[in-house]
Amino acid sequence: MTQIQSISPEVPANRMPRFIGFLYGLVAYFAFFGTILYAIGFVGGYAVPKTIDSGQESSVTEALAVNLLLMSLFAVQHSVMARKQFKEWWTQYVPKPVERSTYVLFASLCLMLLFWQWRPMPAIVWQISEPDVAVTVATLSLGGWVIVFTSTFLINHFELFGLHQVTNNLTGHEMPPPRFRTPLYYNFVRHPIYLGFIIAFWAAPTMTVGHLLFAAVTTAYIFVGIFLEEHDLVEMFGDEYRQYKQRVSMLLPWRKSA
Ligand SMILES: C[S@@+](CC[C@H](N)C(=O)[O-])C[C@H]1O[C@@H](n2cnc3c(N)ncnc32)[C@H](O)[C@@H]1O
Repeated sequence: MTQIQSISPEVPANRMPRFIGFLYGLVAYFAFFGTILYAIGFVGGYAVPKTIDSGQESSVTEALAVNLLLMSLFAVQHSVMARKQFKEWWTQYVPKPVERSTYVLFASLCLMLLFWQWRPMPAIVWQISEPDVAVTVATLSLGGWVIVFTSTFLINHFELFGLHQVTNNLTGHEMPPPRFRTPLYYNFVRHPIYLGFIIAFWAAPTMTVGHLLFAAVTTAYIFVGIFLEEHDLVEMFGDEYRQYKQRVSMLLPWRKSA
């Protein structure tokens, strides 16, 4: 008893908020994991109740307006909340260890809203009638998702989705400084996660107008995201990242871009 009191009077008082932070991080992590799994079915058009080509019918104008709004909401949330200046501002209100989990939770909520409110635009742009080719294209799309998932583990899955931060906080460890990594795919392209998304979204055996809109807007957004992310990466890692940019291409493994 005497021993416990002599360690530090702050420890018991800190334990509960740390544990709550950890639980919050778990909730955010599983919310995101569920959302991204749902996204596979949503985009691919299988296994989930509401896909990119199903749901409430509406006029083309309404569908276009609603869908663009939903994608813009996600884009703004994702870009603004990821910036250093924003993080510095809002960590005055949100505890630092749960900052990433909160970002992840907000991203999931934006995606859930998008899946729920997405208006189908069912006119067909292309349809592959040859069954073998259609299966190959659908498999390619799944391959894109595999690249996305494996890449997150290559650079640090648990840190990207906030679990590392809340676990370290729970156990009283400091977060290590960010490390520049170039494992496996990162030797061929600088942005394998984004490349995986592009493959997953465009490799569609049946491409509807709605799906095409989704693929085109998300691809455009990925380029904006890369621009912002690389600006931060150069700031963080300096010449190491500048040299990496010269050595490794952005998205296409067979063509080196600056
Ligand atoms: C959603 S991930 C996307 C990573 C990468 N753009 C990709 O497509 O694989 C974004 C986070 O990864 C970090 N990041 C990007 N490239 C990295 C690298 N080579 N090493 C370490 N962190 C990296 C960024 O700082 C950012 O926090």
